[in-house]
Amino acid sequence: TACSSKFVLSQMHPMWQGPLAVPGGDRQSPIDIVVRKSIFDGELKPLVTSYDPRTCQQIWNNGYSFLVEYDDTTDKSTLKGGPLKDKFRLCQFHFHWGETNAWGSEHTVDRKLFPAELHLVHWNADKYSLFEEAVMEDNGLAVIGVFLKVGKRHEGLQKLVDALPAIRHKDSVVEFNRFDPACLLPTNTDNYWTYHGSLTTPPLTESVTWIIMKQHIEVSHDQLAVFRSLLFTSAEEEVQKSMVNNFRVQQPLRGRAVRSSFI
Ligand SMILES: NS(=O)(=O)c1c(F)c(F)c(-n2cc(CC3CCCCC3)nn2)c(F)c1F
Ligand SMILES: [Zn+2]
Repeated sequence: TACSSKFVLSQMHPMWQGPLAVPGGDRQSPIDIVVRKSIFDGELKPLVTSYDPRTCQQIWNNGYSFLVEYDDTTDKSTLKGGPLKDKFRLCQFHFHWGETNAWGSEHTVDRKLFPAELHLVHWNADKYSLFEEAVMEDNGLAVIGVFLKVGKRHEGLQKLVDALPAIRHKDSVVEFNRFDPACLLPTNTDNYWTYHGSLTTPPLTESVTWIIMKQHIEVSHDQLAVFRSLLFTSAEEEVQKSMVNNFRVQQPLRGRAVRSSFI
């Protein structure tokens, strides 16, 4: 056909008002990880994270999720190793969750749904000079995904939970410092799956090396309930909509390989 890149009508979650047709579209996220089809790759190294809590700047409600943003103008908070060849800088982390504990994660493992999923977003500082630039490039981003399960209270998460009432509405921001995102990683970060995909929110660009942790973390029912007290809507809007089910529908694998760092 005349057009140079395939366009595919990706079935969008009603809330993502982003572009319906995504250029290319053969490496979209999220996906279901079929464990028995994942391929062990002995070349995959352990992840090396080095986060400086002092680079934590603010927490804000962007109308899709709440983002904890880090100062990414230096190499103070970085990710390397794993499947990555370059050094990536942490720019933000955020979560996706459901209206009940029965669902909420974006990725699934053999179709198993988790109540929520944490994403730590990093960009390739060896190749690009800004996050906004890296978002558009095929090896621009690396996102660590961690599944959340309901169980015992997560002490490290509580500081974050306590800040949420101050950012109930869309576009609200509060200063937030000295938060170490390493406390949200599972004890074992050597076991993960990795595949090439996309952002799961607009602009949905196919620039992400996904690193999905096999081991989940536990948070309490009450901590997760506070996530659901956030709103999609800004203070001015008449009808307030609670921020729940902020996950994208799963996308076709299109022949991609999912590699595992463990047998
Ligand atoms: N679920 S995900 O795939 O881990 C995920 C991500 F990887 C992201 F990068 C973002 N993201 C979106 C913007 C706006 C930028 C505004 C300027 C242009 C680029 C996007 N900032 N960070 C995001 F919101 C998200 F949910
Ligand atoms: Zn996300």
